[in-house]
Order: sequence, then structure tokens, then C-alpha cells
Amino acid sequence: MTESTAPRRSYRAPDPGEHLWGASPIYRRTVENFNKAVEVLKLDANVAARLRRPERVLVVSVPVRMDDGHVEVFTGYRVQHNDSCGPYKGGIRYSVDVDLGEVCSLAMQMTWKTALVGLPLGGAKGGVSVDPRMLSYREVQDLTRRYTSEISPIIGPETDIPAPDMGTSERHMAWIMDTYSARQGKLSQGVVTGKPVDVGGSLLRREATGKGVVYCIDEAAKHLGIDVSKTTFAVHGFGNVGSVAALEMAARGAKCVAVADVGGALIDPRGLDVAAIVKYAETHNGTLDGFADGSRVADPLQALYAKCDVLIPAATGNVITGENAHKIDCRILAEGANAPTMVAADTELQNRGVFIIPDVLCNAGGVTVSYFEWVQGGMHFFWSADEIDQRLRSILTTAFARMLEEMKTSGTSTRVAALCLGIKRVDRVMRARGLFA
Ligand SMILES: NC(=O)C1=CN([C@@H]2O[C@H](COP(=O)(O)OP(=O)(O)OC[C@H]3O[C@@H](n4cnc5c(N)ncnc54)[C@H](OP(=O)(O)O)[C@@H]3O)[C@@H](O)[C@H]2O)C=CC1
Ligand SMILES: O=C(O)CCC(=O)C(=O)O
Repeated sequence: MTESTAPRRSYRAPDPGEHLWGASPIYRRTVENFNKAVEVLKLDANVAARLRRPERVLVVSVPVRMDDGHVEVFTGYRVQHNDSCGPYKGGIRYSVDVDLGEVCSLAMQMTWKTALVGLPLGGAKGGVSVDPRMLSYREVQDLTRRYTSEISPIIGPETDIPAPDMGTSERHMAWIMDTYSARQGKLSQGVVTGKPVDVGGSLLRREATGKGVVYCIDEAAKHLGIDVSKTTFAVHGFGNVGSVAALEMAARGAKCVAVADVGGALIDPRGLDVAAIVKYAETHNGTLDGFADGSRVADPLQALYAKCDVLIPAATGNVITGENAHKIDCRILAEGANAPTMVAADTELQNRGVFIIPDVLCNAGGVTVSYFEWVQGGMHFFWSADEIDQRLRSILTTAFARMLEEMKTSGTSTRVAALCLGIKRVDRVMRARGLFA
């Protein structure tokens, strides 16, 4: 047989990622936004090809003996997108919507987020496909401990540091720390952030994301010449992020016209009592069902359509779509949630002059105080709430100003400008390390 001199058509078989995460519509949309920034930056094609894919993907089976005696096997994920700037960092989500595409997409977002606000951290995300509300306390603890054991080979205080996200909270982080420490045979508080203060957590981590959202709203309002105390606002999602953001807005004198949780929306153009709603949720297992004031409608999306100055999506992703964008009636869209706005809606809202504070900046307060927690834990010296608050505000305000500057120089949107800043830093670091030189 004679050897062919014709060039090979491809160096490799079709990308296996295409079948795993690349085919996911959520992942494709994240890459679409990344590609816009790549074009603006004229990023080297080799670097872009590397950054389009996660560095490591782990899929685990998580068996849990349920209270009725049968064993349910859940699917869990930990995806490490990039650790050029520091250890992988990102939350763990419990939701029925969790799949590999979503986790890969959120992990990539974490890389741009940590880089944008200048943290010495990379990007990762984890999750389990489960509706945590269907599980008993014991079942959810067992699930968390078994998931932790399964991902333990790739997490650690200097490698990959999980934190809370939708469906998880301080108590899950305490279980993760305890399980990981037991496996190591020594206390390892630095393996997670977002822990209860009593077990090495930081003051203000619980409030950090919601506070950060409102610090960004303050900056946007200043930029647009709006007085926050005279604004109306609506919040979609009333958990960790949404409830704190609502309290912060109310503390500035802004009027809350709508809030929603998974069970529906509460709407009142005359104004809702945010403190009373928070208290109600706290004493009713997190739900707003049965709260007396305002009209309660079954569809939570109605909160997004309320006429307001500031709209804060703070629940799940992909809620503002090409189909419903025309119903959004706000001046500032503050993305507390990760990826709430789909690409078609993003374009439409920008064309209508809505000022969008993109998720990678707007909700970066959480990971920023997670970083503070990691640093404080390493030093065994803890800062006061005031110190943390000032540092948080300063980091977000600086990043906001840099985003405006980038918008001006690149002539692009807030979202692409924020992504450009994050991507540029990762590119710089990768080159400094001799990659793609
Ligand atoms: N926690 C953090 O530090 C950070 C969170 N984020 C992002 O913020 C968002 C919210 O996270 P977090 O507050 O921690 O999550 P929580 O689990 O604390 O709260 C989620 C809230 O959203 C509601 N919700 C869930 N699904 C829907 C739905 N389909 N429609 C309306 N409301 C819904 C929940 O209602 P119910 O309680 O009734 O189920 C709950 O009120 C997520 O996108 C997350 O990725 C971003 C950065 C950091
Ligand atoms: O606090 C962290 O480390 C990560 C929070 C997170 O998951 C996010 O910002 O989306």
C-alpha cells in the first residue's frame, strides 16, 4: 500500500465535548457571548479555542438511602473551567434543572467573574440534579456528604473551593467542610467558603451577593443621574440574593412593587413591606405563599413584567427571553441571578436603552466575600463587618468604573465590556505563564 501524501483532513475525531456539554443550548449561549468579546478583543484564536472548553469535568453518581428505605441515585457535577489566575472557585447548585451544559456554562462565567474583579482565583461550578425541597433534612445531608466524597479527589483549599449557590446555603457548606476534613484526617476549613461564621465563615458572606447587587445599582444610578431613593424596584427570586437586595433597596428608600419566589409573584404598585415579607419567608420555610399584602399571582414571571425603575432577577437563569423581552419595563436591569437574560433579549433590551448590569459584575459580591473568607481563614484573623463591607464596595465600584471605561474604548455593551475585562486578564496571565507564547 502506498502512503498517501494528501494532508489529513482532521487531527482528531469529532469533539467529544459536542456530545457532552457543547450541544447544550445554555452552553452555546454562554459561548455566543464569549465569542462577541473574542471579536472585540481580537483574541488569539488558539487562546479562544482553549477558553471555550472547561479544563476538567467530573460527573458523579450520588446514591442516597431515602427515608422510605429505597436508594435513589442522583447525578452530580463539578466542572473546572480555568485556574490560570488561582484555584478554581464557584458555587454548588441543587436544582432539577442542573445538567452538564448548565454547570459548564456557569463554570466559564465564574472564570470571567473572578478575573473581572481582580481576585486571585479561577472559575468552577458544581451541582446536583435534585429538587432539594422534596428531600428531608437527613436525606439532603446524606446527599451533600456523599456528593462531597465523590468530588473530593478534585477539590481542596489550594485547588478548588466550592461555595453556596441556588438551593444550597451555609449549612451545606458546613457539611462539605466536615466530610472533606474527615476524609483528610484533619480540619480543612479552607475547602469551602460561605460557611457559618461559627465554623470559620466570614461576616457578611451571606449578605454579600445581595449587597453587591445594590452597590452596582448605586453606581448605575449615579451614571444615569437617577436618585435610588426615588426608584421603584421588582425582584424575581426571594432567596439569599433577592431578599438581601430587596432589603438594601428598601433601606435606601426605594419602593418595592413586586417580588416572586417559585410559587408565584406578589405585586403591589403602591409598595410592598420588604421587611415583613422577609420575616414571613423566614418563618414559613422560605415560601411567600399566604403572605397577606399585595395581590398574589401564580406565575412568578409576572414580577419581571412589573413596571419599575430597577428590575432584579435573582432566581434561575434564562428567564428573560426573546419572547418576553417586550414585557420588561425597567430602566436598570441588575442581574443578581446568573445568566437570567438570553442573547436575543439582551439585544432587544439594549436597543431600548435599558442599562444592563451584567451578572459577572452584578453578582460578584458573593465570590468577593468568599475570597475574603478564604484569606481570613488562612490568616486565622477575622475582619470586622465594616472592613469587609468597605473592601467589597471598593472592589465592585472599581470594577464598575472599569466596565464603563471599556465600554467607551471598545464601543460595546456593558455585558461584552465586562466579559472583555475578565477575558483580557486571563489571556494576560496565560501568556505570562508561557502558554500560547
Ligand atoms: N448565593 C450566592 O452567593 C450567589 C448566587 N448567585 C445567583 O443568584 C441566583 C439566586 O441564588 P440564591 O439566592 O443563592 O438562591 P436561593 O436558593 O437562596 O433562592 C432562590 C430563590 O429563587 C426562587 N426560585 C427558584 N426557581 C424559581 C423560578 N422558576 N421562578 C421564580 N423564583 C424561583 C426560590 O423560590 P423558593 O424558595 O420558593 O424555591 C428562591 O426564592 C442564582 O442564579 C445564583 O446562581 C450568584 C452569585 C452568588
Ligand atoms: O462564592 C463563591 O465562591 C461563588 C459564588 C457563585 O457561585 C457565583 O458567583 O455564581
